[in-house]
Amino acid sequence: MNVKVINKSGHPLPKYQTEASAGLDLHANLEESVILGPLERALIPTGLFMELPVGYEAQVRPRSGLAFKHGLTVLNTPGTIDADYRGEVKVLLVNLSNEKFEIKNGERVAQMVVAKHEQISWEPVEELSVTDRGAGGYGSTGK
Ligand SMILES: O=c1ccn([C@H]2C[C@H](O)[C@@H](COP(=O)(O)OP(=O)(O)OP(=O)(O)O)O2)c(=O)[nH]1
Ligand SMILES: [Mg+2]
Repeated sequence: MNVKVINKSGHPLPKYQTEASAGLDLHANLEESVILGPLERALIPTGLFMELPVGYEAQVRPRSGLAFKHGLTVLNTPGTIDADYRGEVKVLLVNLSNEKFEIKNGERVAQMVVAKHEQISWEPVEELSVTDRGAGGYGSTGK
């Protein structure tokens, strides 16, 4: 599937790092490094503007390596990029470690997965169908 894109960053377009990867790694597009102290957050620009086909969204997700090694994650994960969004794709990073982390220009800070989605129409009713689960949740089936 083709996705229209304008790349205003100084970096290559995000790519799949292996043949069957789901996520395209997003590069930070920064004039200077951003330092995130413990529990600090920042909106990191990518320099990308895109036009997803209607019926698709893009999800911005953390990279597990950065999360594991440095406690760096995407605060609103999965971030949602709507098909009608024409602004710059940005990544909302947060440092959940107790050490500062330097985000450098060009670094692959997150990944983006493009996914199909539905739009629903509501059907207001008085009752819902009966199921075994009923209202059980939050551990109702035990460990
Ligand atoms: O991680 C993200 C999340 C969102 N966006 C952009 C694309 C998305 O289409 C738009 C709005 O995102 P969202 O609906 O999550 O934010 P909101 O707080 O509900 O803002 P709005 O009122 O503009 O919808 O912001 C990003 O670039 N990165
Ligand atoms: Mg919104």
